[in-house]
Amino acid sequence: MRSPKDFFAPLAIGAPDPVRQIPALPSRMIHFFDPSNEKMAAKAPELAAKVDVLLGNLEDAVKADRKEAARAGLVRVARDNDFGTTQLWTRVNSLDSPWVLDDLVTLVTEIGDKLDVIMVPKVEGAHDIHYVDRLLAQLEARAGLTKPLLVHAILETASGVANVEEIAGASPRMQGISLGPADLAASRRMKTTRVGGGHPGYLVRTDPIGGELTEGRTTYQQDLWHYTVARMVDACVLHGILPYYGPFGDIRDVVACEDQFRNAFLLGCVGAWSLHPVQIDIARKVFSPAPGDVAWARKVIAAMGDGTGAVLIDGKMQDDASVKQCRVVAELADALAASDPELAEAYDAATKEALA
Ligand SMILES: CC(=O)SCCNC(=O)CCNC(=O)[C@H](O)C(C)(C)COP(=O)(O)OP(=O)(O)OC[C@H]1O[C@@H](n2cnc3c(N)ncnc32)[C@H](O)[C@@H]1OP(=O)(O)O
Ligand SMILES: CC(=O)C(=O)O
Ligand SMILES: [Mg+2]
Repeated sequence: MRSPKDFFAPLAIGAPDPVRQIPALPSRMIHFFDPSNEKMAAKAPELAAKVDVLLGNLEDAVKADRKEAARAGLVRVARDNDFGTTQLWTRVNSLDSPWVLDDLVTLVTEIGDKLDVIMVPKVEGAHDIHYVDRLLAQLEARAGLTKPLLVHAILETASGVANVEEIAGASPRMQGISLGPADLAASRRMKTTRVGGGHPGYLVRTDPIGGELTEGRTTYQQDLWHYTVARMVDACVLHGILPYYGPFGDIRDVVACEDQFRNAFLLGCVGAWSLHPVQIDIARKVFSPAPGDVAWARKVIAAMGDGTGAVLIDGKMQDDASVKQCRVVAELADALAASDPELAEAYDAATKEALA
């Protein structure tokens, strides 16, 4: 383990100083596109105007014989465009693959000044982050970069989940963690065949009444991902980084996608992945607090003054702990509204009504 005194020292001579705080920039949707697909890559500027994060994916979902084309496509997209406040991320190939070394060397050298975050798949423990951390520092120094690249880990192995706290705290570069339900299911030998979402067989059933075993017993489907998301959120908060739900593979089922995203939002996640344009607005809606909730939060904050003591508002007791929750919602709303005039207007209109 590195000494806390050395934690914020660059890992290579000439590399930029590590960041001391992870910027809480809007990242409600991390939109995946395949840079080897010329049609998709051509849409990058149009997509960038609609999303918080645009991510050029080089790993799974890119065919093995298109890996070089995807890497070169991402370099082209980054060089040919200025995406303004939209962040540009990439997901590189896994650390045991034949492509990852060239991914990192090429991307940092060619477009290191354009990239914000590098997503690393199948992270098993802190040792994987340490490897990437040092290599990035060497490449940044050689490329003369002045801003350090941040690292995002995908939680998609049983070992990664067991080590999630050490992964979250492995480097000052750690920006966040996403749940990777598809690979995680395979790694855990779960008997599912889906990319995220629930399963009708994972349920609880009400007790039998009067000895009747088969009739009148309601079942409730349970969330397969509750434990992992909750654990990931705690690990991220512990280390001051950001948690995300990952992909929802049933593109057609926009209703269940919204539910899965909302579960993650309510548990503390700041965003999710969008795999298809239809999921962009779902993520925007879910990961922006609802105007009614923002209005309520602002009303409680206004009524609570210095935030101590107890008051009754609309029949509900408020004290220090509830005002803290309200501040989380109100601060997120303010941060998102700062770059979204439509959202700002909706929040202000709902607040005016609530305070009238
Ligand atoms: C488990 C994991 O690792 S998840 C992460 C890895 N997976 C991915 O990144 C997948 C990303 N998404 C995709 O590749 C695609 O959405 C697919 C293959 C799932 C479906 O693509 P299609 O069969 O083309 O879907 P569909 O016909 O509905 O597409 C409609 C339009 O949206 C476009 N489109 C689809 N997905 C995307 C995307 N992610 N970004 C930009 N445009 C897209 C299509 O090119 C098509 O454009 P067109 O109307 O100009 O022809
Ligand atoms: C997100 C991802 O890579 C997975 O679910 O496997
Ligand atoms: Mg995966």
